[in-house]
Amino acid sequence: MRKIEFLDTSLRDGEQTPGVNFSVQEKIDIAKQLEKWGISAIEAGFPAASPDSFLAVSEIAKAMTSTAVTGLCRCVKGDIDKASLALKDAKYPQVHVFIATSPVHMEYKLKMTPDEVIASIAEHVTYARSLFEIVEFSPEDATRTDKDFLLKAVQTAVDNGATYINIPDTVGYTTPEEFGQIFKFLIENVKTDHKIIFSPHCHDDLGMATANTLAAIKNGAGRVEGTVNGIGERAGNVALEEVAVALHIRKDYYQATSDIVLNRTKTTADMISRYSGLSIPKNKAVTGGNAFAHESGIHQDGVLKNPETYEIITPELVGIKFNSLPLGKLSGRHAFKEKLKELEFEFTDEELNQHFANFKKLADKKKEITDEDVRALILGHNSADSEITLEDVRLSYNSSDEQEARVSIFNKAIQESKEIDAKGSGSVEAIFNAIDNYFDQDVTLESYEIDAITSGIDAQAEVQVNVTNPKTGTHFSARGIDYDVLKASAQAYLRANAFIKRENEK
Ligand SMILES: CC(=O)SCCNC(=O)CCNC(=O)[C@H](O)C(C)(C)COP(=O)(O)OP(=O)(O)OC[C@H]1O[C@@H](n2cnc3c(N)ncnc32)[C@H](O)[C@@H]1OP(=O)(O)O
Ligand SMILES: CC(C)C(=O)C(=O)O
Repeated sequence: MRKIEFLDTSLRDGEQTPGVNFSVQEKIDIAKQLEKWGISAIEAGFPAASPDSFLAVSEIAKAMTSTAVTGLCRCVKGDIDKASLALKDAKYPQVHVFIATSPVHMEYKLKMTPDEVIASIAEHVTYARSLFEIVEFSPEDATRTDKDFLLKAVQTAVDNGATYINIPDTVGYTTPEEFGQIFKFLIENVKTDHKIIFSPHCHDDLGMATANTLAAIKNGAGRVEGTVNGIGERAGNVALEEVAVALHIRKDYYQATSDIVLNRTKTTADMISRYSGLSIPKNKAVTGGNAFAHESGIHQDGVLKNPETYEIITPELVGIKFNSLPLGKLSGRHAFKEKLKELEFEFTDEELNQHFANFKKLADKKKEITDEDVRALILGHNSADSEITLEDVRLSYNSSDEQEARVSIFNKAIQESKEIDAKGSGSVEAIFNAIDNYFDQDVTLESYEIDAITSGIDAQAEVQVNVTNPKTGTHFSARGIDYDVLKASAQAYLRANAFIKRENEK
């Protein structure tokens, strides 16, 4: 069996999702979880993109103990210098250099001839290799690149010291058969005197990212690149959890394994969902809420007789446990702590106390606290970036067509609690008006969605808001989770406003 390495780019390509902006602290939390999940290399950002990107890469470089850390660079010496500086404290540093090789990108975007692109690859891979032991090279838009030119570009990178060759399907254009053939062709034809590992980097524009990635593995790729939950530019990147589980379930076919700790998948997916503000679709493969639900009679009958009739993946495989330790309002701190450990959450004593207090409040309202409730409780109340937090929301009904909201907000930096009143034609509008008054900044609300996370009449509510910063045009999504739908709405809108405030202050 071959061992396939996993490179996670949730913090770089994943952050290119419209609306997703991780704070530096959130990125560090995610990187630590990715290390526990078994990721072998983390693309922590694009160090030359901004001071925050640089800071995140350098902090993650310091924090990782067993996982390699890399940063993306154009074929620009300044980008590679920044990466070298940001990664100087990494135990296992790598660098990722890219340039586009397709006719449309070379002519219109780069305004370079094919010969100039080849010269740039030689110059910048050599330069990267003078600063890093391990250099990855990507011919951007490889799948729309002439095959012989692609080979020439890759050969140039290899001749100048690249050890990882990443083949990006930048616009999600390829098909499994075609992509597999590209890997076969390159692996058979690239001449090298050192070991080269090839990897796919797939986007999901035509819904084929997972199939394309697996086709690359079948044809010799030794590493895969992707993101958790498939977040990323446009339709997103390949979802790594789908690749890891497919390799596990179909090892008979792929003859390959990975170091991914599969039963930490759910926790990892939840963390990305929480910090990106993007919920996991119910019908998503591997981690979706319906992934293990059987609705129709014939399926239920089959599963009752033998789960293998309709279940190829068990929930336990990906870390979904069905309440091995039930919690309720009489549960104590020890049981709660044990449950958090079981669900792979780690908190300081102070954070634990806060979550325990929230748990007790929820347990007073809800008969049974399921694992999903605990996850939702943590998702709803824990934000790595909680400088400004919601304390309370109260509503009074002035008349049949006007509501009044009183929202209490706490600012940790200045240790100040403020109450703001506002009116609106509905409860949510009154709450949002109060939050607008607090922040005193322009925000465009693009969408507002409510969902029930847990089941039953006493389910917790999840609210997602998408907003735009009119000053910069940047989109942000944020979520709020609470037993009370109005509090969940207030949390989500407050977090979205806090993002915009942070962006405007930069
Ligand atoms: C497919 C991908 O995911 S690629 C990665 C995408 N990620 C990002 O873009 C990260 C965020 N980007 C940024 O912060 C900025 O674009 C920066 C800091 C990288 C560059 O900013 P600027 O210098 O203002 O340039 P701008 O973004 O306007 O244009 C990009 C320039 O880089 C050039 N370029 C693009 N890719 C490459 C490359 N791989 N190698 C060399 N030059 C490149 C473009 O041709 C353009 O050059 P020009 O200014 O001579 O026309
Ligand atoms: C820079 C490369 C790897 C990329 O992100 C892409 O082409 O999608």
